[in-house]
Amino acid sequence: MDIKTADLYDRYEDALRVCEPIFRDFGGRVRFGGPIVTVKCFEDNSQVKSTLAEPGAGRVLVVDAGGSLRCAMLGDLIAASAVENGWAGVILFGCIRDSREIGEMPLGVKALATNPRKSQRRGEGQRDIPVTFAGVRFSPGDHVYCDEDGIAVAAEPLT
Ligand SMILES: O=C([O-])CC(=O)C(=O)O
Repeated sequence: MDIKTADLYDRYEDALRVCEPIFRDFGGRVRFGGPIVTVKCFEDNSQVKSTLAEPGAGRVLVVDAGGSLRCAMLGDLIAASAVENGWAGVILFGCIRDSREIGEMPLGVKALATNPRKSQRRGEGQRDIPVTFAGVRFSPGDHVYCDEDGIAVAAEPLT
């Protein structure tokens, strides 16, 4: 994807929701985007792991992890499975770990911070529901656009 969010904003201001700038880039790809799939979970990454084990088909997984800074919801093994399965990226309202390895992967990863502590895996969490964080509502099937400047979300694909 080579669309700049600033250019998109100038063209489609009314159609775009723009996230508050609270994310850092951790993936080897900074410009990424696509249709979204959502997961809502808290300090339990079961749904993140199982979703990224499915075919991604260029989609972006949006994870509302409640903004927890206490543990990592994504590490190098799950990120590698996302790459292998064709996901374009992950937007995570929470933390990752194995940031050096993830930084070398052809995957977009925007998250809040890093934490070496892993999360629980008890099978908790919800999939395919609207989630809201960073001032933006993400609904399944929305399209997201990410680059060095931030994250923009639209109900339809934009060009
Ligand atoms: O397994 C986890 O919970 C997270 C992790 O470290 C990985 O994906 O490698």
